[in-house]
Amino acid sequence: MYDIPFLDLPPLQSAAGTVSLPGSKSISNRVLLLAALSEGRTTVHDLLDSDDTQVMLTALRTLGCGVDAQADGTLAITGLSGSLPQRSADLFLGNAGTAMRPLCAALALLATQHGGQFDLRGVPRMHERPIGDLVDALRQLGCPVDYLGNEGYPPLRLGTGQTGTLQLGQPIRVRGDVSSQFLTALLLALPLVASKDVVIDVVGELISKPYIDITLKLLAQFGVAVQRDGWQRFTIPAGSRYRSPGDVFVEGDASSASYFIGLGAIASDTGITVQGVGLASIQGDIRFVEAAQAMGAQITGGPNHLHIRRGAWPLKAIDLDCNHIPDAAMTLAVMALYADGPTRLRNIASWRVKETDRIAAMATELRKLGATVEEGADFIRIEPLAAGGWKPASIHTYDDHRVAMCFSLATFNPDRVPVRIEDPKCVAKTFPDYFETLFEVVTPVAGAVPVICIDGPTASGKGTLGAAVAQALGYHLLDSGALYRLVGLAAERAGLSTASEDLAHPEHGVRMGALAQALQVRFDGDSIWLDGDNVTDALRTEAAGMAASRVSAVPAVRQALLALQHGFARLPGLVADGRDMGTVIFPQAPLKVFLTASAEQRADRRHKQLISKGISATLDSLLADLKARDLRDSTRKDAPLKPAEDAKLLDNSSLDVEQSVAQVLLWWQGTRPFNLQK
Ligand SMILES: Nc1ncnc2c1ncn2[C@@H]1O[C@H](COP(=O)(O)OP(=O)(O)O)[C@@H](O)[C@H]1O
Ligand SMILES: Nc1ccn([C@H]2C[C@H](O)[C@@H](COP(=O)(O)OP(=O)(O)O)O2)c(=O)n1
Repeated sequence: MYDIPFLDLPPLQSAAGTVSLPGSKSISNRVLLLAALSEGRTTVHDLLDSDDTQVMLTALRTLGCGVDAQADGTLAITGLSGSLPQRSADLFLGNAGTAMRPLCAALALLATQHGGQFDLRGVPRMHERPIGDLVDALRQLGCPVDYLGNEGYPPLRLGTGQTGTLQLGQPIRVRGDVSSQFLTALLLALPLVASKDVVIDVVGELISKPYIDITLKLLAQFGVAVQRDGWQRFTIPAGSRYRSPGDVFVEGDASSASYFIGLGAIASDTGITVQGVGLASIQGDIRFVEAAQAMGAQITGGPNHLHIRRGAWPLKAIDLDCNHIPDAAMTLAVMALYADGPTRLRNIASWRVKETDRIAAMATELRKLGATVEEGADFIRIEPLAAGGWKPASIHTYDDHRVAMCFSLATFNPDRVPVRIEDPKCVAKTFPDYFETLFEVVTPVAGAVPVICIDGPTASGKGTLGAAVAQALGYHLLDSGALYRLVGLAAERAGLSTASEDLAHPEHGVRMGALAQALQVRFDGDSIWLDGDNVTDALRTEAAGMAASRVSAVPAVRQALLALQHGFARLPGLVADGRDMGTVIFPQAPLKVFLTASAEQRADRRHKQLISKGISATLDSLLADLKARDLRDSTRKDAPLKPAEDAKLLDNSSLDVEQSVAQVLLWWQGTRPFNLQK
């Protein structure tokens, strides 16, 4: 997951490969609640690990449920079997509608039946998401529910601590035209108290019917067969009881599949395979497949996979009632930019009460890209963007995972402009590794992966600065000096001399080049492995630095390490530190920094650094070594240490690390084309 303020996506050109989807959020949270309410122990396979499932699990633990993570990655839930071991609790449910609504209904009924009191709250946005229709239904049932903030919205207090009588004789009326989650909540909760047949009547046209279908299918799996008359009346039979089915498998998230279906439709001639969800999925959003086909995608699939290829290009514009795929339909709004005419997505009023007002959010952000967009109470109309019309945009994501994910598809624009995704970690709600997964199956436009070069003499702080800048931007890091250090170490191990006079012999240089070419090295986080040995500490000694400086003057060694270094330039970007990053290895880099500090300062820093690691050293010998190294590195014939012509000079003698990092990030922002309007 990218836990950084923004993630810049370079322009992309094509996609191919296979992705595995995380578990469905809707199924995960329903299964967790059903397992918690059941008799017996349920083993849940392929559960989604995300913010929304975490808040549900925390709530269930607080309520006294057994929740045990198993060694095989499954989760064992020991159900409450209709009892209520904890009679009161204050539950924080984040921004998870799939936790707030069903827990509200279940706990209101249990609190009334057993005499309990529960407070439910969430993040500020959760307190703006309506819940009044569900509360009205619960009050009809005789459940005491109080609003602790604004009327009609969480936070809520359920129950009084006293038992009460439930009114189950009359049909319970609930509105179905704002959110289907209210009906789902009642359907999940009422089997707990169905001493007689309990009837639910839906008032208004029920939206998002496929989600009700998921609820009914999962209820059946847990032993409760609800009778359905059309989409207006649902009856929970007297004596219904939740029983664990033992093992439950959570399907991959069909809404998450939409980004990769869109990706295949836009950018894959060979195809994208999506694993974890198939054409017969119980999730309504699987019908996004039909919408994508209508736009021109070629899609085939089996029970547990989909395969998507680009068909029509440009995509075909559509005019679609999206009531059946409210969440996935946001992806269509970005695909519409690549269509052959205006696309209209209708019947999407529910977008306005989701994680954010999604109609307003999509319209605002699509306009930033240059699109002409019309929005209404329950529709959005998007005109395609022609080549020449795309603007580099910084996409605000409104703490809404779907906004962040769907706008990644704007990176295939013909104008080759990058797209900035603000607050990329909001994808943690349903797909924490979304961007990592995307990067595995896309190919950037040639030369588009951004590189920041940091060159300079020893102990100027390149490594420290480079690591901090890479961290801030979510970029990869190349410590090119480590490669030369590795060559020095490998030579020593192979019994090859690294003395300058030996290296000056052409045959010895060739041998050294061959050794560099055959280097068996693995970078694993902060650790570096050579031929299966962890050499991280051995590389950092002064002796290794000196040997590196000597072998680095051999042209065959530099040549051998060229391709290896270029290979580090991977999505989403690279920070490379060394001596010739800006001059030789990445001459096209948009930002090159040449970092210096006085020799005395640098010797002092290195001294402190070594002492802190328990390595003894004297300041005088360090200063002498450092000057010798500076001289050799900057006077050698091949790729000498010197600033690139377009490098920014940064003397950090009187700057601390944070100040240096801030300066480089400021320079970096200056090279980015984003219009930073909100
Ligand atoms: N701007 C700075 N001000 C003070 N100390 C710094 C600064 N940058 C780095 N250092 C310290 O100097 C030492 C050497 O830095 P390092 O990043 O290893 O240098 P290099 O990679 O250029 O050899 C480290 O202990 C680091 O914390
Ligand atoms: N891009 C590079 C990086 C390092 N070298 C050589 C020259 C340096 O003295 C050695 C060791 O580099 P390294 O960056 O690890 O050394 P410091 O951390 O700056 O002390 O390798 C190089 O020639 N080209």
